[in-house]
Amino acid sequence: MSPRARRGPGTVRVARAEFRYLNQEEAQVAIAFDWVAGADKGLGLPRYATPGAAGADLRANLPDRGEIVLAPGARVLVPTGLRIAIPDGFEVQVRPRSGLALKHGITLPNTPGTIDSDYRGPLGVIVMNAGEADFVIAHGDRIAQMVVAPVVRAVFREGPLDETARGAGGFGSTGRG
Ligand SMILES: O=c1ccn([C@H]2C[C@H](O)[C@@H](COP(=O)(O)OP(=O)(O)OP(=O)(O)O)O2)c(=O)[nH]1
Repeated sequence: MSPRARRGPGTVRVARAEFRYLNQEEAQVAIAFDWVAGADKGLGLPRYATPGAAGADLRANLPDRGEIVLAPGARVLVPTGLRIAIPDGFEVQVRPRSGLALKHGITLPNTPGTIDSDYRGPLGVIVMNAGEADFVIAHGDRIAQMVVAPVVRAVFREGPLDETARGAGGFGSTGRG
């Protein structure tokens, strides 16, 4: 049955991905979280800040409930206190927050960080200070955002490459402007 033909709540498999249908209009991917031992559960699960937000904010969940002072140029793995189970056929991308990037030069050196659907370890965020001043990450701060995305897996083969008009042209071959 196609997703559109479905009327009530339930689940349907589309290719390799399982969607949970809450109603006819709204399809959502169900993602399970669990807490790392000792994590502060009071910080809650990631949340979408607005109805149209693509990313849900991830918070620093620091074992000592303290803070991290990140010097200019330094980077650190910030724990979120979360473990995650992403359905087969999806990934989670961990991305910087634009406000922190603009105001403080805070970025993620591996952006977008890739969370694999079969990963069950602690979810961490690699935060880098590309600004000029120390940056303080306090327990509970929203340090990054996670975006759920579908994954297309390919079959790789060795074989002849088809011809194209572009051919080997690249790296600015079409000029500027
Ligand atoms: O920002 C990130 C990036 C990755 N991971 C976790 C989830 C991911 O599934 C796993 C492996 O990530 P990746 O494949 O990018 O790392 P790798 O350096 O290739 O290591 P591995 O050999 O373990 O795959 O690490 C995070 O918690 N945060």
